[in-house]
Amino acid sequence: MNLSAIKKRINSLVEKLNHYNNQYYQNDISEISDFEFDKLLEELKKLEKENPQFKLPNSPTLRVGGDITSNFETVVHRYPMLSLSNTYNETELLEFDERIRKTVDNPIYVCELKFDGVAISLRYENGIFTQGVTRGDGEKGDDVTANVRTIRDIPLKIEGKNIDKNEVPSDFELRGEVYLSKTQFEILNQEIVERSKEKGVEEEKIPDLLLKNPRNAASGAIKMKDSKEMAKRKLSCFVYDAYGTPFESHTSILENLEKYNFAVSPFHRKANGIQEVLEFIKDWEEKRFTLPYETDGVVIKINDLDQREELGFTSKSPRWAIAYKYKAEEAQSKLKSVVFQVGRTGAITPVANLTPVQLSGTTVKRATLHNEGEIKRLDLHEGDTVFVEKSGEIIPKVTRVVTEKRVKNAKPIIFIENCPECETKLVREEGEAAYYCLNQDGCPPQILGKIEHFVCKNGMDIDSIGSKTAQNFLNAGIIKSFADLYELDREKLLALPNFKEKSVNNVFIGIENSKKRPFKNVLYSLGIKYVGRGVSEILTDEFSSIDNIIKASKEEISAVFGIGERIAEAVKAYFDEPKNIETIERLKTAGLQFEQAEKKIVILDGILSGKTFVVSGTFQNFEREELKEKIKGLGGKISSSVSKKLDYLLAGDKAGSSKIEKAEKAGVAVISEADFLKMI
Ligand SMILES: NC(=O)c1ccc[n+]([C@@H]2O[C@H](COP(=O)([O-])OP(=O)(O)OC[C@H]3O[C@@H](n4cnc5c(N)ncnc54)[C@H](O)[C@@H]3O)[C@@H](O)[C@H]2O)c1
Ligand SMILES: [Zn+2]
Repeated sequence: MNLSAIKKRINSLVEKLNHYNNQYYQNDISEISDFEFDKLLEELKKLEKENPQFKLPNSPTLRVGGDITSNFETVVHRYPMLSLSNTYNETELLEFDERIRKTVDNPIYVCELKFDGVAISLRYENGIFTQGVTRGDGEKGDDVTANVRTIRDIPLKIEGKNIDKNEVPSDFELRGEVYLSKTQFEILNQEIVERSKEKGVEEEKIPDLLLKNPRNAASGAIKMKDSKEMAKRKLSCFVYDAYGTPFESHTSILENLEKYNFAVSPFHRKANGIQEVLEFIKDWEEKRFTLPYETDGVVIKINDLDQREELGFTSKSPRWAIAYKYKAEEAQSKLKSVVFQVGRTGAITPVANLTPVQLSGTTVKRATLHNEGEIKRLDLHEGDTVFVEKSGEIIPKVTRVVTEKRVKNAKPIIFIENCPECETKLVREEGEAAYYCLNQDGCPPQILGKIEHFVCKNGMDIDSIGSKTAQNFLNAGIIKSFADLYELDREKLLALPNFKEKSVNNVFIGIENSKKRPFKNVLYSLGIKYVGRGVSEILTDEFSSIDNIIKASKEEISAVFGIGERIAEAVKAYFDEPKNIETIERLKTAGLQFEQAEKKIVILDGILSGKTFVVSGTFQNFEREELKEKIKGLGGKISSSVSKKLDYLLAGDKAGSSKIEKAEKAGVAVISEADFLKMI
C-alpha cells in the first residue's frame, strides 16, 4: 500500500470501528462478531504503529469503548476502569508471558473466567455500599447506584460471619461484572412472548421484540431510568478486583471478598507459569457451556499486586493482564442442499441447508453463504463436509470446506441464472456482490418482503400485521402493495377465514397509530435500496421533507455527509420512478408524516437566524440534545451532516474527526463550546 492508501485505510478503519463501538455500547447491537471486530482493531493498531503520522485523535485504539448517558449523574472514577488487551491464540499468549518475564521472574498468574456482562465499579465506605458506577469511557461513568442496590448479589452492608469489622477497609472500591443468568434471560423472554400475545402482536413479530442475548439485556437494564423496572430483570454480579484494600495478592482479594459475602466465582485458579494457564484455557473451552451464565474467555492476571504496579498500564489496559477469548464456536456438518432466497430488494442470497448440529447452545440447520463470490471462495461442492461458525446473535455461516472428505465426482455448486420464484433472468451490477431479480412488482417474495419491511418495528411499527397476515391479504387479493393497507375494507377482512374480529380491530388500530410515525421511519419503511435507518435519519435531517428529497439532484444528495454516490443514485432512481411518486401521494393522502416535525417551528428573528449548525461531541454545559434545542430556540437550524451549506460545526469533546476534517475542507467554521457561548 502506498501512503495515501494507508491513510485512507486508517481513516476508514477508525470510522468503521467507531461505528461498531457506537452500535455496541449505545444501542447494544453487534453488527459483526467480536472476532471480526478485534481483527479490524488489530489491523488498525498495526497500521498506526507503522505510520504514527496518520493516527487520528479519535482512534478506538486510544480509548476504552463505552458510553455515558444523560440519564445519570456523571462520576469521575478514582481508579480508571480500563479495558483488557485480548487475544484469540496461544502464540500471542506466549508473547504476553515473554513480555511479563522481562520484568517479573517466574510469574504466578491467576486465571479467571471472563464473564460476559457489563463492568461495574462499587464503592464501600465504612462497610456501607455508597456508589455504583458504569465503566463509561473509562475515566468517568454513569452513577447507577439506585439500580445497583436492587442486585441481590451485591451486599448493601458488609457483614460476614467470620470477619473482624475493624479489618474491613474504611473506603475501598470493587470491580465486578453485572450479568444476566441464562435461565433469567429465558424467563424474561418468555414474559415478553406472553405479554405480546395478550396485546395481540402477531406471532412472527415477536422475535423482534425479544432480548437479543444476556449481555445486551444486562447492559440495557443497568442503564434503565426506573430502578423498579430494572429490579424485575433480576441481574447478578460477580466481583473480581479491589482497589484501596491492604491485600497483597489477587487470590487474597478474592478470598476476603468472599468472606465479606460478595459473589466470587469459585472457578479461578493460580497458575504457576504460562503452561498451566494454557491448561486452564483448554479445560474450560467446552465446560463453560455448562455454566448457568455466559462466558467468552479467560482473564489472566498477575497475582502479586507489587508486580502489577511494576508492570503498569497502557492508555487503554493494564500490562499485567490479558484476556484470552474463545473463538466463535465451530462445528462440522454436511451440506444437504443450497437454496436461493429472494429478499425484498430482489437480492438473491444463497443459503446452505445442513444436517443439524449443536452450536453455542442452539441447533443450527441453515447457514448463510452470502453471495456467489463466497461460494467460489469456499469452492463448495454438493454433499461437502463443512465447518459452520456462530457467535451471539450473528447468523451462522459456513467458514470452510473439509476437502479431504469430499465424495468422488461431487459437482460444484453453481449459482442460479434465473429467479427461483419468478424465472426472471438475474443481473449483477458493477461493483456489487449480489445478483438481483429486477421483477419488483411481479416477484412474490419481493412483494411480501416490501410489505413486511413497511410494517416492521423500525418502519411503521404495525405489529398486528406480520408475514402471515400480509400473505393472507395478498392471497385474498385484498392488497397488492403496502399503500393498499390504508384503504382496507373492514367487511373484506371480516370475511377472511380464520381472521376474527379482534384481529381485524388490531389491524386497524395498528394502521391508525402508524400515521403518527415520524418522517424518518416513514422514509425507512419505503424500502429504498441502501436507505437503512442511519441513512434515512441523515436524509430527513438534511432535507426535512419528502418533497425536498424528491426535488434534490443526485449531486445535492451525494454532497450530504454520510451519503455516498451509490446511495444517492439509488435514492434518485427511486424517486424518478412515477409509480413510486404515486405511492407516496397515496400515503400522503392517508395522512402519513412526510415532514420532519420540529422543522415547523420557525423563529424569524433569533440571533442565530439563517445560520445552520452541526453539533458533534460532548459538552461541559449542555447535553447535546439540549444544545440543539437551544440553537433552534435562537432561530438557528440543525443539520446532522457537514456540507458547504453549513455555517458552523460546533465541536465539543470527542467530536467526530471526519466531520472536523470535512468542515475544514468545505471552509465551514469549526467553533468550540466557548466560542458558541460568546456568540449567544
Ligand atoms: N461485535 C461488535 O460490534 C463489537 C463492538 C465493540 C466491541 N466489541 C467487543 O468488545 C471488546 C471490547 O470490550 P471491552 O473493552 O469491554 O473489553 P473486553 O470485554 O474484551 O474486556 C474487558 C472487560 O472484561 C470484563 N470482565 C469479565 N470478566 C472479567 C474478569 N474475570 N476480570 C476482569 N474483567 C472481566 C470487564 O467488564 C472488563 O471491562 C472488543 O474487543 C470486542 O471483542 C464488539
Ligand atoms: Zn423474482
